[in-house]
Amino acid sequence: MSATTSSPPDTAISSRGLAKSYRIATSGRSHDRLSEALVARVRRPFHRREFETFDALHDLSFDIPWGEAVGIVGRNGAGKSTLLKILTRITAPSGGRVELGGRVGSLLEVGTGFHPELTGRENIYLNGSLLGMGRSEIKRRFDDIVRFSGVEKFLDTPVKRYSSGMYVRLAFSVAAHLETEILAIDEVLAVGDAEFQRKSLDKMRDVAKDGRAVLYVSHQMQTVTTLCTSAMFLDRGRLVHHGTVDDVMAAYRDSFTSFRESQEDVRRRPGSGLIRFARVTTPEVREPVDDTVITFEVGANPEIVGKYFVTCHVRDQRGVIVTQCDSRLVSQWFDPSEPHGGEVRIKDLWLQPGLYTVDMYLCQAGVFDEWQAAATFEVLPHLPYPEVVIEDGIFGAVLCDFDYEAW
Ligand SMILES: Nc1ncnc2c1ncn2[C@@H]1O[C@H](COP(=O)(O)OP(=O)(O)OP(=O)(O)O)[C@@H](O)[C@H]1O
Repeated sequence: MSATTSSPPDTAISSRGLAKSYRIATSGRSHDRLSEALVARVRRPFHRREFETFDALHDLSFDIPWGEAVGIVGRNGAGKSTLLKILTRITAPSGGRVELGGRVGSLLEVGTGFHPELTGRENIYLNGSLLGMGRSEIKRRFDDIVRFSGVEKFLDTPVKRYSSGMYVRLAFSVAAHLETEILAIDEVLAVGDAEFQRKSLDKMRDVAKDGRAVLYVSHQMQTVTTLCTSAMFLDRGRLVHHGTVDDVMAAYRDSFTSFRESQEDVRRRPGSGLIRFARVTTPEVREPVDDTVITFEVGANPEIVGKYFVTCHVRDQRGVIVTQCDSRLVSQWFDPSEPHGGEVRIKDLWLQPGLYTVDMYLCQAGVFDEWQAAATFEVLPHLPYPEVVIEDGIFGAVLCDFDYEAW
């Protein structure tokens, strides 16, 4: 049950049966009646809290050779960050064993790795010494770190005053230039600007070419495809696929498709079902600056009294809602006695490259139909970004047009 450093000749990381469980406090068994709660209290007077175990990683076994840049993909909560935290010894595994063929430099979530009260300069030295480097060794790399990060002017400012972009630039630069044998990067890079992202991907590629090993967690399939030489797909804590980038990406895409297909069956969808969506579509592939256009068709039910409204959530791969629209905001209510076809058009919503899902809801006082992942689309990288025009200080206003036509 450990993460140890040894030096297997041709393996950077070797994992066998790796597992991680978290103990989560629950409020205890719930009681429907006050009398039940009182009886339980009398029977177990000193009982305070109950815990349950949650398995974030199950039985992960894999080998990563030197010179590989491995992309780690998976849905929200799949266990990607937990795996990186074990490899960087931020957290200990609860079972199994990992052998590391060298030191691990890392960039995990913003907020880990740097001491907020210390300046940029002090944090560079602190990180180096935590990796067992002497002062002169760190000094030799200092100028490269600072030049790459572009935060020269703020070197003597405590990092707690840095913007998230500055923080990530310096943290990445430290991790990449301290020349550890293994580099573990969580997708915080998405915080940086496009130019810095490109520079960082080039740097990671150089690290792998140099014969070291890179682990890169990302939701952006395109960057994994560009950077990585192999990939792993985690699904609910299990390693379901480890192989070529193309194979893993195909499996990852299929997982979205199978969830989407399961929701096409109306019996699996929440909601009263008094009225349901018949169809929801959106263009499958698009560029960051394109309008988001979702078309839908709704069936009819003359027995419903009163009108209904439509809402729509667009989620990124982490499950975070990046935008939502509600027909009530534009005073649109619909008559259920006849079928409807409509369109939701979201303008000026610039999206990061990646996969997105669209959830659609038909509601009145309650929900008639809740169709999760009713449609999915992929935003392709579009570099260089077009010039941004700022008019009267207003930038990127999100406009939402509900534009309905009867069938
Ligand atoms: N300290 C913790 N205590 C309890 N549960 C935790 C803890 N850290 C993570 N988890 C749970 O473990 C699971 C895996 O989390 P993890 O952050 O590794 O997933 P992830 O694949 O990195 O997700 P995301 O893409 O959202 O970053 C999640 O269900 C999460 O809620």
